[in-house]
Amino acid sequence: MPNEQLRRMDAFTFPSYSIDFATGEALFDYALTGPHGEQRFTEVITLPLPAEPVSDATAATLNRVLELLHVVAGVSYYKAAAPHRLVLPTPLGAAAAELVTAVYTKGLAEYAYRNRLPHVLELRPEVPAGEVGPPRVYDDSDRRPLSAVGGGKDSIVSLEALRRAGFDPVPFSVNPNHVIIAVNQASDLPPLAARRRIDPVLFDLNAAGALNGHIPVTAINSLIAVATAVLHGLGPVVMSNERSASDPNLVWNGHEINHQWSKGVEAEGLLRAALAEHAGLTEPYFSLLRSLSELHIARLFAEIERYDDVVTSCNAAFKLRDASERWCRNCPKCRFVFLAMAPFMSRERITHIFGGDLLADETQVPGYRELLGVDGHKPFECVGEVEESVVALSLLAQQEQWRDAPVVRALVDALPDTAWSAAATSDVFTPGGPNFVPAAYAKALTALT
Ligand SMILES: CC(=O)N[C@H]1[C@@H](OP(=O)(O)OP(=O)(O)OC[C@H]2O[C@@H](n3ccc(=O)[nH]c3=O)[C@H](O)[C@@H]2O)O[C@H](CO)[C@@H](O)[C@@H]1O[C@H](C)C(=O)N[C@@H](C)C(=O)N[C@@H](CCC(=O)O)C(=O)O
Ligand SMILES: Nc1ncnc2c1ncn2[C@@H]1O[C@H](COP(=O)(O)OP(=O)(O)OP(=O)(O)O)[C@@H](O)[C@H]1O
Repeated sequence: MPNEQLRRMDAFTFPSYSIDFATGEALFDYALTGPHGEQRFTEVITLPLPAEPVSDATAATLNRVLELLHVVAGVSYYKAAAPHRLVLPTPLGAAAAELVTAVYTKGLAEYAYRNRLPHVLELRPEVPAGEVGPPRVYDDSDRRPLSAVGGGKDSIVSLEALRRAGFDPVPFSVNPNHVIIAVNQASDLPPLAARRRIDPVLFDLNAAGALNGHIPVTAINSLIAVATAVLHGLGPVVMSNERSASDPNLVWNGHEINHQWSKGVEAEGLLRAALAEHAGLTEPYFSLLRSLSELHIARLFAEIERYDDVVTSCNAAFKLRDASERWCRNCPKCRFVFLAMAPFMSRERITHIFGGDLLADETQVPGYRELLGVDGHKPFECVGEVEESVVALSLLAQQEQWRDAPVVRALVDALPDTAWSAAATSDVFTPGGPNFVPAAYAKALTALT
């Protein structure tokens, strides 16, 4: 479909979805429609099937979760044209409608900002009139948790915390690549996996110049995880989203632009409320690491050595095409995670984990200056706050093994005195901020320390 036609699309709709309980395959249909025709898409999500046949009650709860997933996963296709109308397929309650609105506005905020599409930030879905029948109540709170594994340090910390506190977690991933498979193997815990296939038509449209950009992928992965937990009679989905994920990168046209919006605490609360209202789940989903800074999580990670050969936080390793093998060692996330881990482990160990020493490489200095707030704004990546980077640097500057590393020296010289005094009074190692961790799980993190 030519690009001009795509740009004249005026509505995004959700024609149908279905699930085949013999295969676990769910089909989600979408359409961009306009005066000159429509562009259809189908996303395929294959859930792992349990050994036992699926009961009617489970199927009913699962269908409610899939109704939410159908609408949320539409963001990937909506963004090819950004029409002004978002026409939902079925009536929704207030909490579910609020989640959908936020996913398409706040979740697409970086995309709207980069493409200069302010109307996306004001989008309001058209919700068909009608009552939503009450869901069956599914009390999952005391069942085994499903622990989402993304291959990086954060989900490893959660998995180990849950295991050591006796919660018997089930590792779960969407489209596990070789990194995630290796992390699961290192854990020695039998994992579950779901498959997600984005309609290849989207990639053709992208290649032809369709609108494109970042999407709130964690909201999609989270709902796939919840669907899997329901199907397998498991308990809450445990995420590893940290405190700083809630902080925006910048403000544009009066709206906060946050690359990590769907990892933030607002998204967590909206998802929990929508799942309770629409699917009757009493304890569907929470982030165990919510009250911790990235630096604090890095310190906890340093206590765990069994994943050193496999842990990979670099996003380049998770691209759908042309992925890097492990750490690319030249992106904001690699730089930040190296800086955050370095104070808590030997130089030899961290060099082994990353396959190189970033603080010995002076070409990294400009990137580190951004992380430290000396130049530009917080990069559009999953990196911690400027304050966390400054605290990490101040810890390195006090250590013999690091203080003469070329990058450490250059950065120490670049920082103003005020930054050091802020670092000295920082609360980055004090858990804080709102969280949804259930009381029974609150002790899990202490199992690591
Ligand atoms: C791996 C990665 O960082 N990808 C981002 C990158 O996309 P790229 O084209 O370089 O590679 P692919 O990920 O293979 O994507 C190919 C195209 O497919 C589109 N797409 C992908 C997944 C999806 O669910 N829907 C899609 O439409 C994508 O837009 C590409 O056109 O740049 C993109 C544009 O900025 C990003 O959107 C890609 O991000 C992925 C969706 C992704 O999985 N990223 C996570 C590693 C990530 O950024 N996580 C955030 C949390 C964000 C959140 O709110 O959930 C984080 O960790 O901070
Ligand atoms: N493929 C995936 N399947 C399931 N959950 C995922 C997947 N990728 C990421 N997640 C989850 O999404 C959340 C955010 O991912 P993120 O990449 O920030 O975390 P991570 O991989 O655990 O750690 P790091 O921040 O070090 O990369 C985490 O809870 C993570 O477990």
